[in-house]
Amino acid sequence: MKETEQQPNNEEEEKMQHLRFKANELLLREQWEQSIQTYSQFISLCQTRISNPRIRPDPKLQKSLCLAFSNRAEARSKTRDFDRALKDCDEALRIENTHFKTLMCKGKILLGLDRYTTALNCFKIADLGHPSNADSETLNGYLEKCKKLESLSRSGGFDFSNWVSNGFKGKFPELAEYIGAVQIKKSEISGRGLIATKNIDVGSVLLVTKAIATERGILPESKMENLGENAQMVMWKNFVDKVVESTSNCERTHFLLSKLSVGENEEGLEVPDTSAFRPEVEQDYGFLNEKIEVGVMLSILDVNSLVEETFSSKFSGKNGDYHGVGIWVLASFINHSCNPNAKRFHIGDHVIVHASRDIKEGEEITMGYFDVFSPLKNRKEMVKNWGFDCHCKRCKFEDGISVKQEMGEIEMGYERGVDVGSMVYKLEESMRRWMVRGKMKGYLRASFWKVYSELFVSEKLMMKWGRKVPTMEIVVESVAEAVGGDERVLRVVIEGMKRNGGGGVVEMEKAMKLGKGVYGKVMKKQAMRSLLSLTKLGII
Ligand SMILES: C[S@@+](CC[C@H](N)C(=O)[O-])C[C@H]1O[C@@H](n2cnc3c(N)ncnc32)[C@H](O)[C@@H]1O
Repeated sequence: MKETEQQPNNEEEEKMQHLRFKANELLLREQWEQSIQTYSQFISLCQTRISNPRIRPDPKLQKSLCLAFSNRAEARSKTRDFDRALKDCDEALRIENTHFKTLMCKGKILLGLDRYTTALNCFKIADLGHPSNADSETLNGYLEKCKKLESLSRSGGFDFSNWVSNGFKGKFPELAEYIGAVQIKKSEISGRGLIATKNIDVGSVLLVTKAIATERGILPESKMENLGENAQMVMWKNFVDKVVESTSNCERTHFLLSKLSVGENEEGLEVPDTSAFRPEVEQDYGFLNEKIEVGVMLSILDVNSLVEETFSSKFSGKNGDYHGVGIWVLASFINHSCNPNAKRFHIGDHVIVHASRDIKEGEEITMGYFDVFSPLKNRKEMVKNWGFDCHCKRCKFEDGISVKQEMGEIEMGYERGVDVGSMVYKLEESMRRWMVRGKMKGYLRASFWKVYSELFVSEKLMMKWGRKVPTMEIVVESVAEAVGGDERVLRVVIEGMKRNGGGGVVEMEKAMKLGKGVYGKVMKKQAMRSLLSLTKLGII
């Protein structure tokens, strides 16, 4: 031994041993926070010892340090502190670059963060040198899952057929984050929006995004002692807490959330690079030290959170009292329009947005933030609740026409519930006189869809008015072209087919196309048929 070399003293040795045992025990008992603290103490002592040039390098100590980083990574991942967990994994791998346990831990964290390619690399390296006692079935499972999700996130080739054909029972279909032919750009409606980068067919998936946070629960309708309101407040508070936790634990989430609108002065907002929303893209978020202020955070959530619609909760077999709220960053760039071209539905924590009608390159992707199958007056009230004035084409057109006397009479009739046949007739006649053409007809028919649908499903009324008004097929086509697919329109079509003994091939093809607009073309024909029959039965 060199003269200058020191021997570690026994007291220090014992302290380190003790910390290591204690940390391991806490980890086994799933006391994550305490085990993180204890590993940190052990790591700090280890590092001091290793960095002391007067102590002989000890390979055993290096091994213990590697394991401590690895275990602390595991504990941190359990507390959802993914950034720091990944840093710990990297520290461990710096000491031993094929450390199996660390590679597995890192791979699982990356997979959870939807970084499939990097996760796959970890599992591949783990596979190369896995110890003989390792659980190779689990490892193979992860390898397969990463490969599948990576391919889905590249191709967008989602297929929910089996799940749909099984009546939405069993495990949710596997979903990967996906960005289709869309890009964030300046919007003509307001601020930034998502714009189509090529022509898109009805039903094509535009994006699949996992929520930053969601909160779900039962919200009773009861007005008694404000039960419903209180439950709503509790749900919102839990949701906000979850978002705050996610943003403080993850620099990326914090960065992405900070790009969202607070609903004011949108014209001056920066247009972020769409690729920043791809989980795989690595960025340096170090410069972003400033925390989002609480007030700003609340406004961001107010403006951008989405409520899971009833259709999705039925998908999950839940009843009408069941509600969910969440925030999906990329979907937050989609502006509202009363003539939307996209629809969303939720599966688990993912939102899937698809084209509800054909979309042209350069067209803005829009969704209905609320029910757009209602007259201008009702939509204006709903948009007021959202805190903005709607700048969409349909509102501009209907605003212009609302001054006509007949329009006022039709609206009054709608509110009073007068004979639906005469209302449809009056509207169609007025449109003819005003020379309303193309999509504009679809806009007005969608506004008064309720009366059109009542007329089309009533055999008695159709006997009286059938010859004086356009056919159901003509109306449906114009509505779907103008406002996109909708379950209610589909239901009327299916009712019609049922009355005609099931409809022919052409009718079925048309219903399938409408179905694609409503549910997306992520299903094989057979699964779409089962969906149509569930729609027919009013189950969804
Ligand atoms: C979820 S954000 C949509 C993206 C937003 N335009 C941006 O730049 O981040 C919702 C906000 O966009 C604006 N917005 C959305 N649809 C609109 C519309 N049809 N007319 C006017 N403003 C709209 C409103 O300010 C609304 O609060």
